[in-house]
Amino acid sequence: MEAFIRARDLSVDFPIYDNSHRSFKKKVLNLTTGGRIGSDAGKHPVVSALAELNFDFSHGDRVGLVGHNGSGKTTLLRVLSGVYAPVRGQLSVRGKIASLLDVSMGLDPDATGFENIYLRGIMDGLKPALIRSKIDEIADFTDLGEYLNLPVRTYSSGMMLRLAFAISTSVEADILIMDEWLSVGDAEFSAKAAARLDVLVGNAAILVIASHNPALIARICTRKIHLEHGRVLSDEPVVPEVQ
Ligand SMILES: Nc1ncnc2c1ncn2[C@@H]1O[C@H](COP(=O)(O)OP(=O)(O)OP(=O)(O)O)[C@@H](O)[C@H]1O
Repeated sequence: MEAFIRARDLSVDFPIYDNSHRSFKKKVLNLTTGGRIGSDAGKHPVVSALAELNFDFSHGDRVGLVGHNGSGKTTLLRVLSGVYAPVRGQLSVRGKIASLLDVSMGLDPDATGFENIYLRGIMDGLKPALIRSKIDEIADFTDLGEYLNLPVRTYSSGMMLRLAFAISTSVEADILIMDEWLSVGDAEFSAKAAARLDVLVGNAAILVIASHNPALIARICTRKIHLEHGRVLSDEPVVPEVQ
């Protein structure tokens, strides 16, 4: 099965229900950041976060999304992850998607580390036997030892991120969605985490990552899409750097 993502005239608007919308529109019209401001049929201001995007991502594509603040990168990643539905246009996806947009989301603070690993597996639709087979690997990776038997609310923020990262990166996915390169933990853990991410990215058929870091895009991407005010400004191959 070849993974793909196909968008046709894909658009996302955010209506803004605000009494002071007239002055609001005037103030934001001249900004260089953000999506374009228009208005809907009821004359409410609407931010056009993504406007009529057309693209095809296919097996092997490593797509870097770049663009100014508010150009639509995160909105596009959320649409691809299924968090937002397009307001107009079509999105077709073939392949299992793993989204690393908010790795801590869904952790239950009152459940132990082990229970959270199990719960996330259930939420991801994995069979209990498969989850059990993954638990040891995930637990080992976190280096949290006995803490995994304690409720997550007793963890430091770094410990919580270790657990969330280890769980979220234990998936097998055809399509990987990321907002910037995930960096978690102290120096030692973050080196381990980078190596784990490299493997995950290497195994994914398609990667879509938004980043403000040109060196990262040059290192891991094969294609760069530049968004501006929710539209595609350019879509070009990334030429590998000569060492
Ligand atoms: N939930 C929301 N409600 C209203 N407007 C939104 C919402 N989310 C995003 N927007 C608007 O949509 C536009 C695109 O935002 P988005 O977060 O996709 O940009 P971005 O390219 O990821 O920016 P950054 O580089 O700052 O992360 C912006 O104008 C933003 O104000």
